[in-house]
Amino acid sequence: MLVDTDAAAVAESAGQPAPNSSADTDSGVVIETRNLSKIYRDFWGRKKVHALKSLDIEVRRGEIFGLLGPNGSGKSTTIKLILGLLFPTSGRVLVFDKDATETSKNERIGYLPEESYLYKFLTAEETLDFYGRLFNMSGAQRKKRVDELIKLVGLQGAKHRQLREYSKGMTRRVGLAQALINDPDLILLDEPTTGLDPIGTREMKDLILALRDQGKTVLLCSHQLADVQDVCDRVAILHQGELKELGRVSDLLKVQDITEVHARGLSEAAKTEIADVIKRHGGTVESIDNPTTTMEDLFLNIVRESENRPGARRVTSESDVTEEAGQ
Ligand SMILES: Nc1ncnc2c1ncn2[C@@H]1O[C@H](COP(=O)(O)OP(=O)(O)OP(=O)(O)O)[C@@H](O)[C@H]1O
Repeated sequence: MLVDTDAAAVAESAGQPAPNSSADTDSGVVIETRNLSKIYRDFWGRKKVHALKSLDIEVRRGEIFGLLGPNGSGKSTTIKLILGLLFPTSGRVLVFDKDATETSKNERIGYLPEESYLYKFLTAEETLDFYGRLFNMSGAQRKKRVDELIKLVGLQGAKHRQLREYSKGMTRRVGLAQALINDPDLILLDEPTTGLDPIGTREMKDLILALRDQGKTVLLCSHQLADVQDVCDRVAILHQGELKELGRVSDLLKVQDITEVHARGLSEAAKTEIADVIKRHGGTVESIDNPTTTMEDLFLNIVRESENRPGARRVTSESDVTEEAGQ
């Protein structure tokens, strides 16, 4: 998958004006919910579910914002309110300083829903061409944009196959390409990494980060907390329709009373000395150990290595690790 960082060129081919920060709100706030509540009612108008309760959040231009919460906590309801697909019971949603119910603002929004609504009998190329038509793009603009997006999501080899033959991961990629067809300033992604293998997940995350580098604003919902931690600048955590936490990921995850020091090339004697210094200053040594990598990095390194050097790979046995640790 290639990540295209030339936002102006992409915008031009999408038939949109090049991204221009001055076109956004002066405050830099792209989405604002004010005291937002949603009550679903049944056919008789009786109150059924209080899905969202007085939600106040701001999503700022150029950030990746994560909306988290267990099933039924109100994430999809929030996205639908942002898109203007639902009306609030009380409170407001402003998007680009306009009321979310003003549908004209949706021209600047790309949306990847949790479930794919793509036509199974169209190819990837035909699908993207179809969505380009909905945005009134000319034939030449559509051709250029479709080629770019297919390359961007890494589907060049499968662009002539019908979507019914696609794997879950490939369908997710077409979904993302479709969400980007109009070169949107704001991208809403509902479970973007669902169904993707670790390589596809890494590529999706790199793509989301590249969108931010282009100055786009991304709001994503996900239950994949490791992915959220990797890409999001700020998160809001909902529970039963209420905002329970809001802040920068780096701040929220910081463990305040533990000090971390990373050093390379220390001898055993030096480590003992450091432990002594910590004790002398009244601290407690929790651990002096080698840091671990992530399962994602381990997996990706092994797959890349085996792509570069096909054939049998010597498996690191548990006894090797024990030996190295001197046990
Ligand atoms: N159309 C509807 N009519 C009635 N209740 C609804 C409707 N849509 C959602 N709800 C209820 O509103 C609450 C919030 O649902 P919502 O889909 O926003 O949650 P979510 O956080 O997106 O969940 P998930 O993680 O499962 O996608 C749930 O209790 C759900 O049952």
